[in-house]
Amino acid sequence: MAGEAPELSAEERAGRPFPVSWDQFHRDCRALTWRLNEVGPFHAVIAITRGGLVPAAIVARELGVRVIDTVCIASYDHDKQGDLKVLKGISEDVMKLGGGTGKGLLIVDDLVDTGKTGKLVRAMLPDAHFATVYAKPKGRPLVDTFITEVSQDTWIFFPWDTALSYHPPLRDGAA
Ligand SMILES: O=P(O)(O)OC[C@H]1O[C@H](OP(=O)(O)OP(=O)(O)O)[C@H](O)[C@@H]1O
Ligand SMILES: O=c1[nH]c(=O)c2nc[nH]c2[nH]1
Ligand SMILES: [Mg+2]
Repeated sequence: MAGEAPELSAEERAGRPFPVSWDQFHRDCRALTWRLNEVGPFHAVIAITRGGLVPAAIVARELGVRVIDTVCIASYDHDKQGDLKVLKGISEDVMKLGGGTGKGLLIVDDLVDTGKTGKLVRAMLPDAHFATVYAKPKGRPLVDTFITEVSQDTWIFFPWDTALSYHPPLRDGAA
């Protein structure tokens, strides 16, 4: 409509795109596990769903941990963050394994951005170790171990959220 601002693409709204392939993600998860192996052993892995499920599976496999729990939190509608909703908490069994405070437990997520999700889970398990594959500066202080830091204006595109598509040549104006 005349006078209205043009609609922005997801990439324009979210700043610089940082696409991650399955191969790259697997390599980064393995690198994360190398670091975690120095910190453990861990009684259980807790994945922050849904994004934490994929790294948690890889990390748990590499560390030989077979007790895996989830804490289910929703906040983003694509790149817009709303109120955080805890849809499922940590199970009683796993809480007991961590002595009620999370000692010896490993929390895994794909990334920290603003840190709001991580802060909420840390409050549930203050003594747990919190690991993410990627970290943006605002959330970084909350994480104990991560692999790659990206700038705050970067949007990470994960392989489970994306698909291969045609990209126009540079000479036709592609970025
Ligand atoms: O540091 P924050 O600003 O809180 O953002 C980080 C969280 O956002 C994403 O999850 P999302 O809420 O999009 O849900 P999903 O994992 O189900 O995709 C991501 O997987 C982290 O859990
Ligand atoms: O796919 C995603 N990429 C991101 O950079 C991000 N930040 C918060 N939530 C996110 N989800
Ligand atoms: Mg998530």
